[in-house]
Amino acid sequence: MGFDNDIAIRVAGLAKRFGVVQALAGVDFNVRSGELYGFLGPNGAGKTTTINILTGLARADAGTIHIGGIDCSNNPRAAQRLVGVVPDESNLYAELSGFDNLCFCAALYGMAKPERRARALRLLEIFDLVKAADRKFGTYSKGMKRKLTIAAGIIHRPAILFLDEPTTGIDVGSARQLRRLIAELNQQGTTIFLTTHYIEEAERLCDRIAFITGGRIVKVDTVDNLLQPVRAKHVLQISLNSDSDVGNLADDLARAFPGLQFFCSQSRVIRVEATVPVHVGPLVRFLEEKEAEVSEVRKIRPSLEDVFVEVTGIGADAMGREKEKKGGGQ
Ligand SMILES: Nc1ncnc2c1ncn2[C@@H]1O[C@H](COP(=O)(O)OP(=O)(O)OP(=O)(O)O)[C@@H](O)[C@H]1O
Repeated sequence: MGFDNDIAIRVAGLAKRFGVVQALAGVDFNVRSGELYGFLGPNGAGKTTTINILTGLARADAGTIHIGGIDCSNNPRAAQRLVGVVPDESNLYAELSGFDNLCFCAALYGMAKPERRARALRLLEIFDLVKAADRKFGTYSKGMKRKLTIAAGIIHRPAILFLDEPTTGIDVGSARQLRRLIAELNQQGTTIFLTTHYIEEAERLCDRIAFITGGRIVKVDTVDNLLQPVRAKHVLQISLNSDSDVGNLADDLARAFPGLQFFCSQSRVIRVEATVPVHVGPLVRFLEEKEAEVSEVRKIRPSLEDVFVEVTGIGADAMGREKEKKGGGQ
């Protein structure tokens, strides 16, 4: 579905404060019609707050939102009719079956009875939930619950879908299946706004990604453009056998090979970065002269993770750890 100017979501100057916490500190972005747009950021970055405001669940202190060209402050209902929402925690009824939950949601959207049932059955098929159709939602696994919640979010065929952390807290297989379904929905024309803290997920799924941290967007671009600066880099990872002092070794290496950069992000591992191809032999010989035993040297293909860490200063491992504490993980 196309919108005026081909912009599905237009957000300007969005701000929100909770007591002393400035959850959003002036957020601006546009999502194009048909785009799969990702908000990538750590815990507390402001992702859910943004989705809640865009979907009418919370009020902004400042800023303007247009959805499908409709000003949400003038005509929130018309704007909300264009969207489907999949919250990070399901809003479906534990006591109702999967099928009844879908029919109930369809009724809320004003769909006629025969259409509700047909659409619910079709979605149960697409999401591979036919066998569980008559079971109570409360008995579903986490992955099944997430799938049914997404099915409920698209039951009325919205032009724009908001997905808050769609694969957090579910197993690897279900997460992969969901990503495929999300990509298919997008290919069929649904504009998708998705939040995630999984860098790889954003890289695989999104057309454009906004890095959000501390309530601000610090960078936004296509995956290709974001990767441009790191693609030119040559990166090696040198693993050592013994508990050598990698910090000192990295300093020694930096003095001996001034054209290269050395980092030690984990024990026993030295990362080498350069703008030209790196010759491994001299590095290994240098380390062995220092009595450090090299167990492996690997070429690393720089990824979006490197860009994210460089732009935000937030370690990719820290993103995962924070979320796992909350009960997530992939
Ligand atoms: N209802 C609320 N009351 C008080 N503070 C809140 C409330 N909702 C969010 N916050 C705070 O606003 C900031 C942004 O939170 P938000 O939930 O938007 O982050 P997030 O990026 O979605 O993180 P997460 O991945 O944990 O959901 C955080 O500091 C959070 O503690």
